[in-house]
Amino acid sequence: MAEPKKIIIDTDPGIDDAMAIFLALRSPEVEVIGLTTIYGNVYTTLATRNALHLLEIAGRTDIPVAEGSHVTITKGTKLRIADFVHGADGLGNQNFPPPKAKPIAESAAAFIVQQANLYPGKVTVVALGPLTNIALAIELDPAFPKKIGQIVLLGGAFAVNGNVNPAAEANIFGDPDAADVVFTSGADVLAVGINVTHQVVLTDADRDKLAQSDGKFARYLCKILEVYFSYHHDAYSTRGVYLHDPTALLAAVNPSLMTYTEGVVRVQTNGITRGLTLFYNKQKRFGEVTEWSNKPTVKVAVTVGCSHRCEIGHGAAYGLIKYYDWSSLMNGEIPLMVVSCFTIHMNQQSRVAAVGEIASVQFLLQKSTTLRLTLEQLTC
Ligand SMILES: O=c1[nH]cnc2c1ncn2[C@@H]1O[C@H](CO)[C@@H](O)[C@H]1O
Repeated sequence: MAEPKKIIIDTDPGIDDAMAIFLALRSPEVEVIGLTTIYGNVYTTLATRNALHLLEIAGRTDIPVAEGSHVTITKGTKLRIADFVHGADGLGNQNFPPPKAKPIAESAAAFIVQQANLYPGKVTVVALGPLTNIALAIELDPAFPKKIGQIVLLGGAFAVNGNVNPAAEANIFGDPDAADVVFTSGADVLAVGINVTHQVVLTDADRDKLAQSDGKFARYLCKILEVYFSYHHDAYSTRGVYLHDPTALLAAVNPSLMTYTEGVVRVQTNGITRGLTLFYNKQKRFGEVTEWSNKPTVKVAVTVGCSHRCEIGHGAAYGLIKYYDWSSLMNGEIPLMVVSCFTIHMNQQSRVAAVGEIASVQFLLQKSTTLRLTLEQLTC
């Protein structure tokens, strides 16, 4: 197997952050070389505490945690914190005991720059919160965009409504100025917006399956997921939750799981559409210079699944994909054609690297069947 991809997860844990972090720690394709923290779902101090706590739960206190910014890139202190989505403690109101470990001395931005210099072109930053730390890294070292391997970010609502308001998605809304810096930095940026993460749902039924597992992660996640489910039931009337952060993480693990388009993204930084991500597809040559002219392009995910080059079925099949039939979705239903929330390896070893460690062979067979069915649907 190829050398695992080095990733730094910039995170604001966060229930779906916890899932993404566990998923990363259970995926042999990636090596988590650090967590960096940011405000968003909780304030930064609590994000650091939760990051340390999650590593403790996973038995991975060897991984360093670097604390990130407490303010936006423009030094704004009026932050929008989504505790109504994740609970006051960010982890489903479980009031876990404080972690024993402490963050390292370096700031998140300094740590990210340092690692990019240590392994030029080899580090992927998976940014799961507002993009302040990444923009600060670019400020610290203008060569950073060319030294970082890739920035996979969860953010934006491309051609769909946001989740903060009709214009803006939460992570971009959290620091639109930082987001605009990152999108126009010239780094290899891959953005996964809620237009795609809303395709990936953990249903009530999936959670029931998770609850049957004795796995350490499964038991932990079932506890913290309660609050996240009730928020989604109330806010969206869905019988399940959106897996925003795990989906972005999977894009970093295996980009071939999604289909992308490429163009220039600018972010609206003020007014009623503050936080809006506007993608220019480069199809029209405008007669005048625009705010999108001569800016570097980025990759933007347009859907889970891909029509031709899908690696699913080559021995390692990645789950966590639920594929909506968009025509039925228009009727207000949520018809899930694909159900699999786990990274499933369909080789002889019957190994499951699962978010929730639902690792019985029986389950594996069941899921593989679903996945094969799904593949046909995805590739037709
Ligand atoms: O309705 C919401 N408001 C604010 N934040 C949200 C909402 N739903 C999910 N998230 C959080 O923001 C990111 C995706 O935009 C995810 O990290 C998710 O946990």
